[in-house]
Amino acid sequence: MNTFQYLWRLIMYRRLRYFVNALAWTVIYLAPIAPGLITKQFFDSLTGHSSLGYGVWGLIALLIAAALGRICLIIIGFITDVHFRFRMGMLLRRNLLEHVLKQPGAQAIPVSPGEAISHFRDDVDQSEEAASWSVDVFGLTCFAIVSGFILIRIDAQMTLLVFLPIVLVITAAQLATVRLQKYRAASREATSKVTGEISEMFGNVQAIQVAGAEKRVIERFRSFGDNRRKAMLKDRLMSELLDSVFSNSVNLGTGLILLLAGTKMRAGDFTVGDFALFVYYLTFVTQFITNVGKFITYFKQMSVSLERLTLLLQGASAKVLTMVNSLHLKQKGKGREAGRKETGERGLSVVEQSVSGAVGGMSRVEESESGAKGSMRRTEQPTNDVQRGEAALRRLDVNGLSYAYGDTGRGISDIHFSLQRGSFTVVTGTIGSGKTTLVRSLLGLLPKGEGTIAWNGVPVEDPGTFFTPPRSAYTAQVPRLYSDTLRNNILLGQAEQNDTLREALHAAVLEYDVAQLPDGLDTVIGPRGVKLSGGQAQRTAAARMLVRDAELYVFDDLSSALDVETEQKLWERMFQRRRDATCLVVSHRKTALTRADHIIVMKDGRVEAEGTSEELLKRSATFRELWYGDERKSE
Ligand SMILES: Nc1ncnc2c1ncn2[C@@H]1O[C@H](COP(=O)(O)OP(=O)(O)OP(=O)(O)O)[C@@H](O)[C@H]1O
Repeated sequence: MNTFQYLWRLIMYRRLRYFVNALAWTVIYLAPIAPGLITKQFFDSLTGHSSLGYGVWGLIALLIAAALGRICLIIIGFITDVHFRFRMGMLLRRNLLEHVLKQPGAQAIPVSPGEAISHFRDDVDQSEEAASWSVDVFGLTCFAIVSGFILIRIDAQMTLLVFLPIVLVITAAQLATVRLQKYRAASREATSKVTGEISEMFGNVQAIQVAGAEKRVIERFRSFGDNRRKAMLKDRLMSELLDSVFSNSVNLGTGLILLLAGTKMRAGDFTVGDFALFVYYLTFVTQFITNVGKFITYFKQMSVSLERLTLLLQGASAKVLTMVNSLHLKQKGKGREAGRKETGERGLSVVEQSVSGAVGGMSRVEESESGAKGSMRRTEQPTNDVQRGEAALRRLDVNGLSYAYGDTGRGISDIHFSLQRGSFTVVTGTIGSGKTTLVRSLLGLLPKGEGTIAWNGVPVEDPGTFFTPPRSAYTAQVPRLYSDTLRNNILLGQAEQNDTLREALHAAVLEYDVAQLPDGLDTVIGPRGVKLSGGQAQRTAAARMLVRDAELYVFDDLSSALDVETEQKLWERMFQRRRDATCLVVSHRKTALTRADHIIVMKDGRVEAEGTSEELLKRSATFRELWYGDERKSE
């Protein structure tokens, strides 16, 4: 999709609003024609040349009326413009966010969160700007044609002599906007680097302090800030320079009119009113050229924005950005409060999907393109088929699962295994052997690689949407916690039912910790859960998983921050609660390995050996190393 098509699709999204906006602004830009003509009559009436019989006060009244009329029109124009712009921006942000949330959890955005925020904010604003200015260009062109026609009828030679040099000066200045565009792109880039760095710093305060890297981090931040300052300065200087050329060209034009009009007036071919009309229209003609230039600049910047926004789509078509979608601006039927509540809940279910890396989504309800008419389309209904018993896990088969990271080429290759209902399977192996990649590929948290996955013998086409509660729940190696209460971190928008939360806390061995917290479950745990210990954070993530009943539980190295006794309790309680739970657990700890029905030993992205711990102790050197290594650690 090229920039023009992008602009066109944005306009077409709300074509009626665009048309009304264009109409409003065309009238606004044409409006000065009238005061120009009244001004001419006013000055002509002073010298006795006026053909209208309104008198001076009549003409002043007309001028005031024209000014008031224009003010009203401008207010209407701003209202139509804001409505149109808002919808365009919302559509872009909505579609972008929806696309990001649908991406495999582990690779949802290809840039840092700060940079992604900068794309969401600045590049969408830039796109809005270009679409909005296209309206002005149309209105101003209409004004230029009508005023040009009037002026040429008064004095064609004068019109050409005055306006041609101005057109040339401004066009030359416009060419310089290529440079401005370059500076603007550089300043945008520098700004997104600064935003990205801020989010990285805030996200890693602890790591920075532990490494004593405060000074180095600040220096790095300062260098980004310096780059941004330089880029912004160039951008600003160039913008101001061009603006001054544009505004001074009016003075230049007035001077030219004065020079030429003097001679013509002496000869009686040119009235004072004609002079006033030329000067009056001059400002608007200059504005026309300036604004056309601005639009061209915005259009070029829109290309840069389109490129940057497409980057976030990670290979998907840019058409995703302008896909027709409802913005849910109107609440039907219910009162305003009820509507707000409803939106809030829907918001939470989206958040939940976004962290489906951690817990998976609830049933996903999407409004179809005809959403405006209220038809709803369900894309995922895991609850129903599990409740009907059709999706109760009997057996999960993984065949030839492979995934390679684009940049390093590392990952996993040709993995085969099966999980039986109620089994406890442990994936173990050396550091970097591919354990996390294996579970992420299985759960669709990484883009689809090779191989097949079958749930009760039925192939799973889209693991990302399939492996969600109540089919499967997952705890990542590094739990993602939010600056909210412990309760909200566990429930993530799910309604609190009977004893489920209490049971999940007990199963995750978290009940004692909750009792110690100042506000219990209502304690706010700080950004990324910094107010919790590593073990508490991991058990919170486990409780989050256990509060959603699932057929398959996947734990990625849950036990790394737990002591042996707590881990033991956790497994015991989990099986007390759900005897038939099927578990896939990444671990190198004996507590998990001794409990395992089946162990998969990974090495260099492949399965090196598998079997029970007794078998593997005899057969696998890697396994022995892990086993005795763990023993040494616990001594
Ligand atoms: N996002 C990524 N991009 C590129 N390469 C990656 C990425 N994540 C992991 N890798 C590489 O893939 C290989 C497997 O990594 P993975 O995280 O699956 O190992 P692991 O066995 O879970 O390690 P650990 O025990 O440290 O958690 C490693 O060589 C790692 O360097």
